[in-house]
Amino acid sequence: MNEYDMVQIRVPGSTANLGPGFDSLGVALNLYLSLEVERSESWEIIMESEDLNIFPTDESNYIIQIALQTAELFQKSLPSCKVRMASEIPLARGLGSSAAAIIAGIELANAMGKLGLTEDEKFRLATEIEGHPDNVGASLFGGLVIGSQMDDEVVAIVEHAIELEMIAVIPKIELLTKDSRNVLPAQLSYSEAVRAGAIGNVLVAALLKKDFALAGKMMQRDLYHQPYRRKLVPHLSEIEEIALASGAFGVALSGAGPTVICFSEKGKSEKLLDVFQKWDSNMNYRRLKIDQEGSRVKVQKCV
Ligand SMILES: Nc1ncnc2c1ncn2[C@@H]1O[C@H](COP(=O)(O)OP(=O)(O)OP(=O)(O)O)[C@@H](O)[C@H]1O
Ligand SMILES: N[C@@H](CCO)C(=O)O
Repeated sequence: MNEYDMVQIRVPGSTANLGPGFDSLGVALNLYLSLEVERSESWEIIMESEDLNIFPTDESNYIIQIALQTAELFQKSLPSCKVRMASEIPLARGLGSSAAAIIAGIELANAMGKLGLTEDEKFRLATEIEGHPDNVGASLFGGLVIGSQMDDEVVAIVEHAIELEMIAVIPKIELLTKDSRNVLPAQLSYSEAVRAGAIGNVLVAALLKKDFALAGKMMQRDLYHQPYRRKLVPHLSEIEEIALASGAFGVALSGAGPTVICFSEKGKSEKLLDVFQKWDSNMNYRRLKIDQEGSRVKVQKCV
């Protein structure tokens, strides 16, 4: 009987920015993009989640394109594969679906093309493709990621010792990152940049020291992106008010929006979810935890 390898790839979604950590902070979430990959005569993608049915089922699929480009970059060729794909990450809602897709493509190339990439190589490549390290860092490493990209140097600190709960308030409409980035100013004044940086510094320090009340206060003071994006997400102010009055310590636009993410300490999110469910039945709600594992690849021998 012939034995063959089945590669299972699981990549978490993420929330980026946490307010003032624009393009730098990411937190991995327990919402997953999953792939099962095996060699086949031609590329064939089988979608196992309804949301994914809008995407191509051949090698023009974004994830396969990322995989083929990755293999080419390292002068390797990829065998064609059959890929079963499922996702719990809502698309274009600010929960890192594109970053998870990029990491999945890189992991697919690494496993099927035997590239032997280091975590740093995967991170640098994913950051180059996505344009910023926040979501891809969280999807790759799990936990809280504090990253920076300058020219071709990408660095990150990863913290796995923070446990938080979150309620994601997810509108039914999509907001593409490129549209949400179009409303941002081309420049900030020197004094505003200094203030914005200081607020971000205090946010990171407060999170690492587990001073969550201070972290939440800093989330409200973001000067980088939320003031400009508020007009695209009119629900943000009301959600902030409700969440802060009902036990959340902080509220932020998740990535580029439109999802709003409400942070609470461990064991305190159930009440928050109750309050929201009574508030607006037109939103979707997810009670989430931090994924501490990041992207995971398993090879299974099949007969
Ligand atoms: N599983 C997937 N397969 C193919 N393409 C995908 C997949 N997941 C995401 N994408 C692509 O990424 C796009 C969404 O990316 P976008 O950056 O706008 O939002 P997001 O990543 O969900 O949110 P954010 O970047 O704010 O966290 C989709 O419209 C699609 O083009
Ligand atoms: N930092 C990015 C995350 C979404 O890709 C943004 O806010 O535009």
